[in-house]
Amino acid sequence: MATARDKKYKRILLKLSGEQLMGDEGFGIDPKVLDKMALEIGQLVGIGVQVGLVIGGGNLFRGAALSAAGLDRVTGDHMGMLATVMNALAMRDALERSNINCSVMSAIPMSGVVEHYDRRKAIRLLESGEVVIFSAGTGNPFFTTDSAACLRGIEVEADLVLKATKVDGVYTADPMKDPTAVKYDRLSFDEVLTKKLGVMDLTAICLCQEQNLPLRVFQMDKAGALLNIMTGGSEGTLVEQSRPAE
Ligand SMILES: Nc1ncnc2c1ncn2[C@@H]1O[C@H](COP(=O)(O)OP(=O)(O)O)[C@@H](O)[C@H]1O
Ligand SMILES: O=c1ccn([C@@H]2O[C@H](COP(=O)(O)OP(=O)(O)O)[C@@H](O)[C@H]2O)c(=O)[nH]1
Repeated sequence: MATARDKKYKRILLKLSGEQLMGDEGFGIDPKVLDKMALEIGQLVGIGVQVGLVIGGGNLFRGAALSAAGLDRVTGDHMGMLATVMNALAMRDALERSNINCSVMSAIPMSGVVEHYDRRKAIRLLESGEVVIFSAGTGNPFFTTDSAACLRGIEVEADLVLKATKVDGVYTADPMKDPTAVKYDRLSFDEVLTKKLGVMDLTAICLCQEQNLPLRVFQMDKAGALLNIMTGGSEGTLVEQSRPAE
């Protein structure tokens, strides 16, 4: 069993997509999925890893999709950001039911519901062992929660950003569309940008590159994958400043 001595990272920022919360349903939140995630996150807390969380809102609303359906884009993005707050509340509930201390902060002030994002307070909470969920993305339209995850990861001085996704890493092409796509174990930020590998938006990649914050893309569905990464396992794909010679 992994112990605190085995952990390779002190503080991480984990990005979960909203779609992951809906399980097999087409929309909304599946409490069973939340409980499974809480269990995985609890394992990290158990070995003393400080966990910041950013959750997307794609299971409820996405600004671009609302805009394509005729809504004003900025209004749609505001709805998308509010959706991330709902997901954050549901995740806090699941974590607390598993006896994991958790706070939710929002980039958009929402007095009486969640506290406003405060970087110094977030760091203090992380240091005390609480999971901190950063909701409402960056607080600005035209951004994504992938960018919010990298931004908050940089701000709270995380050692690693983890993007949990449906596929088990970064491939030469979208593996959902191209069955011949080949998975990378490691990549440099430059390679992701020049090859336009679409697993994460480019703003997010640029932020991590500029601030030299490594990023790992992995499959959340795989039980134990998160804990394995924390103890040095090579799940998914690691993206960092330069790829060592193979
Ligand atoms: N080169 C690539 N490598 C891996 N995944 C890719 C790539 N290009 C596109 N994708 C797609 O990007 C998706 C991840 O992006 P995102 O929209 O954030 O989805 P998710 O909801 O899984 O987080 C993957 O599920 C995959 O289908
Ligand atoms: O900083 C941000 C983060 C998110 N969003 C909006 O919130 C939606 C949900 O976030 P995202 O699409 O990143 O969620 P995910 O795909 O990870 O579930 C986005 O589509 C945007 O409309 C935004 O406007 N600014």
